[in-house]
Amino acid sequence: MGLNRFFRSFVYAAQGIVSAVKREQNIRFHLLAGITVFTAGFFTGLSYTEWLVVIGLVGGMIALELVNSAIERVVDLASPDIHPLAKEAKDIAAGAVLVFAAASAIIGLLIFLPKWF
Ligand SMILES: Nc1ncnc2c1ncn2[C@@H]1O[C@H](COP(=O)(O)OP(=O)(O)OP(=O)(O)O)[C@@H](O)[C@H]1O
Repeated sequence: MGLNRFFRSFVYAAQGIVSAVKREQNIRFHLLAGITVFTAGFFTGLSYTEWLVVIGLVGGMIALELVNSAIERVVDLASPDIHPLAKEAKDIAAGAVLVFAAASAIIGLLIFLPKWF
């Protein structure tokens, strides 16, 4: 892959992120949550390992939301009409986001709560 092509793939990825942030309220929410967690981590004082975990969870959460948005678009394209499989695909993708969000929230509480109380 040439450098030009490599750079272009970055531009396409950035365009994807921008369009998802513009259209998806959930992604904006998770971005705000991520900024809040980073700010809280900065003022609370986290260890190197805790920062690795927090960055991994916030990045993973936003990446998963982006994949979920991509799946929603592909489903809408493939099945503009109501179809049980379209519902299943969207609901499973949303379920994946929920599982990761719940695990992230629990891990976040386990990291932050002992430092606060
Ligand atoms: N083509 C479809 N066929 C059947 N069920 C669908 C279809 N599109 C969405 N649904 C279902 O309708 C419910 C509401 O979905 P949701 O609120 O996410 O709307 P959406 O149209 O999928 O999303 P968005 O508003 O972000 O485009 C979900 O259970 C979803 O799976």
